[in-house]
Amino acid sequence: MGIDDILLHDETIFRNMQAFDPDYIPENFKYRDSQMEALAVCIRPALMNGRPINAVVLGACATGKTTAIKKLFEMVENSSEKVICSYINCQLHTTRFGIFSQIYYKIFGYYPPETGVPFSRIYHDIMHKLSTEDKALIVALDDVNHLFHDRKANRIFYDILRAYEAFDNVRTGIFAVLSDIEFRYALDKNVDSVFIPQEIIFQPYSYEEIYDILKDRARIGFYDGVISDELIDEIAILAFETGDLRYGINLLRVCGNLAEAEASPRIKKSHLEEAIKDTISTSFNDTIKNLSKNEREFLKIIIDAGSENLTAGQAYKEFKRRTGLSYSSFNRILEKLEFLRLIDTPFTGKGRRGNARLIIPRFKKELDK
Ligand SMILES: Nc1ncnc2c1ncn2[C@@H]1O[C@H](COP(=O)(O)OP(=O)(O)OP(=O)(O)O)[C@@H](O)[C@H]1O
Repeated sequence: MGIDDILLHDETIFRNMQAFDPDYIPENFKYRDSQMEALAVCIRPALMNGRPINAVVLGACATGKTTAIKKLFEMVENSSEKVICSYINCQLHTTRFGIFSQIYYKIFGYYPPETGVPFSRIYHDIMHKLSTEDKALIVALDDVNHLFHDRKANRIFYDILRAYEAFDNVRTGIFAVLSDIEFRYALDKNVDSVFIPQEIIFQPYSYEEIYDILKDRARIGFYDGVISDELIDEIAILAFETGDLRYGINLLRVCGNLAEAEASPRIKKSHLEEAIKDTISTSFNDTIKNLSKNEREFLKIIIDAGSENLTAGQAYKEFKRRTGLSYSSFNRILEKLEFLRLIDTPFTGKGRRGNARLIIPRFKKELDK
């Protein structure tokens, strides 16, 4: 089959390609009723002229936290004008200005100018509007751990939650979303008593739940008969073993693309085998290939540590010995590798000021030997 055929072949096995997109919101959202109810309980007072209840939303990656919040926010906004719900991804918006710009956009429908207007003006406009129109504000800060550097989180939490001191009747709340239990302790250290939250836990899905969710997604995304239950079962096992439902959804999409590129009306076992190779290794290898010499040296230090997990302090000592570089270079690399999801750096709660961090690889150490 030539390239023309691949590009122009107009038969498709996808009923709805978007069903596999990362931001797709499934209509059928099962197994999260109790968490949705707990979130609704937190929002309820705001609908009745009270203050919303603050919450920490805690659960591993791909356990449905973002989806639950987005669905609930949509329901609230469809049923009441009294509450403004602002969802913010703190991996993308990491500054005080960036976060309040998002809130501003939600309230006014356009962004504040990026220069020439002081932060206090933007803040005032937001709170003044809420106060005069008697609307409550709930801000969901997803992946809030990205605000933990320089005590930024405390400042932002304070700005949002203490607004009522300067503006009459302003009623505000925060849903802080975290995907790692380690960050739960870090949150307390980073945000003082201004934030006393309810905890809402999203437990990992069982194998059966993952299978059911993937089967449902395949039904929406593919035409009938394109993928067999046996293949969905294999994908569900892989997703369950890695603890990552998102990996399972990705595999469905990649398998579909491979089958389609071959003009095969069905997904075969060979497509899944190829998809598994592609989905893990190409992304990993590409990332590694693009790292600088010093960034690779950093990863080698982690690999050389064998089964022991390093603290950031130990890693820095070794990094300095090998490269002669400063702590700030070390720290920049650490942040970059974390951003690329090659490492996790949970706080241990130990060390001076309780902010010692561990460096935990997210890749298998043998992989790179
Ligand atoms: N109960 C469910 N039913 C259907 N799809 C689900 C369910 N839970 C999660 N998903 C799907 O899994 C993917 C990840 O979900 P989501 O982004 O809500 O998880 P998360 O907990 O916010 O993850 P992260 O912490 O990595 O941001 C999405 O594609 C979502 O549609």
